[in-house]
Amino acid sequence: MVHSGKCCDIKNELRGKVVWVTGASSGIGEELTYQLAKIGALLAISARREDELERVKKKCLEISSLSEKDILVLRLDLTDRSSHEAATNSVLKHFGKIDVLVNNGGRSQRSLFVDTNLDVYNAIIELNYLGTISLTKYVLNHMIQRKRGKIVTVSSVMGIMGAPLATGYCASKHALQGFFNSLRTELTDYPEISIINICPGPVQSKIIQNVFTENLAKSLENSGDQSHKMPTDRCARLTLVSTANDLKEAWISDHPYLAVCYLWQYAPTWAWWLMNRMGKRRIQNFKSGVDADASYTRKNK
Ligand SMILES: NC(=O)c1ccc[n+]([C@@H]2O[C@H](COP(=O)([O-])OP(=O)(O)OC[C@H]3O[C@@H](n4cnc5c(N)ncnc54)[C@H](O)[C@@H]3O)[C@@H](O)[C@H]2O)c1
Repeated sequence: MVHSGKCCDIKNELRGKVVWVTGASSGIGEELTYQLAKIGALLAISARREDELERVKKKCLEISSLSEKDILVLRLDLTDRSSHEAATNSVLKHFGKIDVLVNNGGRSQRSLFVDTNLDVYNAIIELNYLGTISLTKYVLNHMIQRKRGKIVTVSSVMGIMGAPLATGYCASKHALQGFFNSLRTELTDYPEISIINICPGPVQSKIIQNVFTENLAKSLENSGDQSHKMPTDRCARLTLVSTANDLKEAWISDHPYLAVCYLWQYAPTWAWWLMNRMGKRRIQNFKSGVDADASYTRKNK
């Protein structure tokens, strides 16, 4: 984590703030929404399925002291870029401001490049990269007018390292890293606007059920057991700590992925050597029907 200065309490920092979370209907975004509700943030929650968002809202109202008007359900398709300005205006009309945008919605990939149709690469970039920066553009205009705000983007350790079965996903997350690290340098006149990149390793969520495969029409037959991954609530909690403290980049991961991140950053030759071994295993795991990251040591049954 890159940080200087004193540590802020997430409740003090985020209570009463207007936070817009994309991809709030499942996984990390859903859990972030619950934790934000509990600390008293005002919420705009977005994804494509309104009924799922209503379910999330209902639970927020049960577990927090927020009231009906404190949570705005806003259907949003990140790939429908022509709708992003109106969506931003809807949040502003409801709450009058946006303090924090959490760019969380996205999809991963499980397929080898040699097998994968180029349409899949187009779709991944449209969603994870262009959809994210499109929404950011409208929200940032508002933050620049106010001279304050936080843009939190859920990137990935795959935005730092490379891995087999995820060439398009890694490319989209590297694109986000490059984009937001550059955007930050364009905002030096706005010291109260923070650009925060969150890089989780494997986390329990619906990401594997929802992955892109080698063609757009095909979904993954068997997502495998996900219990070895970081619990969703831990990832969400550390994301909020990073947000409250304006960390420029946070790696939120268990080993061995965290160790690989460090190697990739500081000793890439070793990282490439290690990834050649882990990567082979990743492909074997995937082909044998267990989660690609199920284990890099044990033999598959
Ligand atoms: N779970 C992991 O292991 C992991 C690791 C690193 C990064 N991430 C990132 O975390 C973020 C959240 O993923 P998750 O793990 O919670 O997966 P998930 O599949 O459980 O949730 C993804 C969310 O994105 C939404 N979404 C998908 N396509 C959308 C679209 N076109 N428009 C609007 N919303 C859309 C889904 O509806 C859902 O709410 C993603 O950006 C993902 O890349 C996840």
